[in-house]
Amino acid sequence: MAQINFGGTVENVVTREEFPLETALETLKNETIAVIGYGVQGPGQSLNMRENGFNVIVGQRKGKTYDKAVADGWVPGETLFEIEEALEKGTIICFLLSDAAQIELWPTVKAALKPGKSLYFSHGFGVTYKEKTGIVPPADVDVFLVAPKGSGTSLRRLFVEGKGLNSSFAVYQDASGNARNKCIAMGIGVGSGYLFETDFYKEVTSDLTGERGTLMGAIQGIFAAQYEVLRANGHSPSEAFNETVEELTQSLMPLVAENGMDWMYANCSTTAQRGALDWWKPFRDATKPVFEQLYNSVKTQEQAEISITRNSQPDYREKLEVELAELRDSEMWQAGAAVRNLRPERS
Ligand SMILES: NC(=O)C1=CN([C@@H]2O[C@H](COP(=O)(O)OP(=O)(O)OC[C@H]3O[C@@H](n4cnc5c(N)ncnc54)[C@H](O)[C@@H]3O)[C@@H](O)[C@H]2O)C=CC1
Ligand SMILES: CC(=O)[C@](C)(O)C(=O)O
Ligand SMILES: [Mg+2]
Ligand SMILES: [Mg+2]
Repeated sequence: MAQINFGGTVENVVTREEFPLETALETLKNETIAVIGYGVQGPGQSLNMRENGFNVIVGQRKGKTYDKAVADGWVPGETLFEIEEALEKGTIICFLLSDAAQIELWPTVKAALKPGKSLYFSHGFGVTYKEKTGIVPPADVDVFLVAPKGSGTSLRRLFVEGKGLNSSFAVYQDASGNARNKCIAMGIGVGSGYLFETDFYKEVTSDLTGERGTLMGAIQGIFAAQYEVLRANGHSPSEAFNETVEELTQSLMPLVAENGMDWMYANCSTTAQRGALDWWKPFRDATKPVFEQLYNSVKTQEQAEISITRNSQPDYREKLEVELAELRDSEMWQAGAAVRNLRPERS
């Protein structure tokens, strides 16, 4: 395992150089990998593994998503099955239903987990919150996770482009004595660029914080706040949207991704640099208490509780659609749709 210095802290990282695809294929050559669920992670992981040469099948209940799997080349009765049949055939069970749905299906999955099989997650949720989920794996199976740090859509896109999203990995239970190798092999198989080590608790805690925070929740909140102030002061929607979102996603974030924040700053005007250097700390100080509140709410399992109860409601999908429509129909994101349509590559 490579020892990499991350800003002063040395951590274990697995790269594709030290654990090449051939090693991964050799490690899992006798396994049938059953991907249960074909939502967002299911397609990304199963298609990447299939193209990497692994023995993969998909288990998905009938309906629109099953049809999508057929359209993606999974063959009913050969590589695509009802969930129960895939659970029967699989030796590594990839539990890729939504975290709330995993609770409902757990008794079925548990019944199929014969000694020697492996249980694979892409989140520490089910096992960490076992008092709430009831997910307690039998002692004679390996249990591990590979959590791609990004949407399954990006996992797939980057793989197709010959790149790789990075993932964390963790072993929860090593019954076979080989769980760690299997876990890393899966991580390479699903198309990870590299893998960094964690445990189930840390994975779920950081993940829930990140998606509620800077990755999704906080970013929308900050966008909305700035957009509203610009609009209240007479700026047009196009100006407000461009100065709040479009410039960030199209111009500045790609520079941050390429070479860091300081480099992005260095490529902006001295006027911008002066202002950004003066203002980042007040923004940090204003939002830090909210992040502390958020982390605490994750730590006390309040966020897990909310997620389970809300996601388990029968009308959850309809309610979700209403909330997403509220974002979509807001002036800011309507302006965004118009701005996106004006991008030269779209016209
Ligand atoms: N969405 C993402 O890109 C990411 C997800 N993860 C984790 O990966 C796992 C899978 O998440 P997603 O791909 O987002 O799930 P999803 O919500 O997109 O997929 C759900 C799948 O489960 C099926 N399903 C839902 N309820 C069911 C039920 N009661 N019985 C049988 N099937 C049912 C659906 O048909 C669908 O195929 C979760 O643990 C999640 O936290 C991790 C990283 C990113
Ligand atoms: C894409 C990802 O990693 C998230 C945001 O944590 C998730 O979809 O749960
Ligand atoms: Mg995540
Ligand atoms: Mg997440």
